[in-house]
Amino acid sequence: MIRFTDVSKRYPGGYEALKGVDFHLAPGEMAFLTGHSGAGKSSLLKLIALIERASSGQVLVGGQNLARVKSRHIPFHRRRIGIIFQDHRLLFDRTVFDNVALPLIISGHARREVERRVRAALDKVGLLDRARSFPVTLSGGEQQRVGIARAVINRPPLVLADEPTGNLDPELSREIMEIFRDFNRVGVSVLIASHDLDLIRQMPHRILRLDHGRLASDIGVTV
Ligand SMILES: Nc1ncnc2c1ncn2[C@@H]1O[C@H](COP(=O)(O)OP(=O)(O)OP(=O)(O)O)[C@@H](O)[C@H]1O
Repeated sequence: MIRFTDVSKRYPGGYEALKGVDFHLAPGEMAFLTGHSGAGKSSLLKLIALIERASSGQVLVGGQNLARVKSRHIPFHRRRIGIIFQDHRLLFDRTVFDNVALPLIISGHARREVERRVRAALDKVGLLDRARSFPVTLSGGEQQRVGIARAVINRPPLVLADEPTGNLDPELSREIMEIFRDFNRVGVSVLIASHDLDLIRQMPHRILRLDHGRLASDIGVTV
């Protein structure tokens, strides 16, 4: 699903955020990406989503060499990826339903299909009864779940999450991780950047650790 071959990322100004990174995430695999602040976790996810481009090396996503994706085709690339940020980026002047529906409306789905899929996605994250609420009336954990529902509404084969539990207490963090595991159980590939080692060590998934831009360790499935 994702293959990095000797990938480096140097930002304008010269800072090298990723250095010679090699790894492969198989279709249907779930893994965590960890490392100290500034280790390069977000940079790695940004390369996969084509928010940034690699300076050297090769990034393949779903068999496609991202160096060959033209700028005007980036939106199509992103539609195949569900991206979840720590600060969920919800629209606060729209209801929960409308926030989740947005990607479907943009891609031109019929109203009835939108209704059906939004309800299913909200049910999946346990928020069906909050569909008509505005995000400001929800807790941080609930807002994050709305962000997850929105990210997966297009049924992407790959989900990327950047510190999805950053502001949440341990109990809520575990609940969020369980939602990702549920997606993974139905075949979605999942890559989650997180510095919460206590939490991710409890999960039976591979852990990739970055250290100053290098892949320092890659610990496989333990269960
Ligand atoms: N657009 C940019 N321009 C220049 N340098 C950048 C840019 N984005 C990130 N960096 C630098 O690259 C390094 C890696 O940043 P990155 O955000 O990938 O790390 P991270 O592991 O996600 O950190 P954190 O856990 O703090 O979010 C940092 O030193 C950062 O300052």
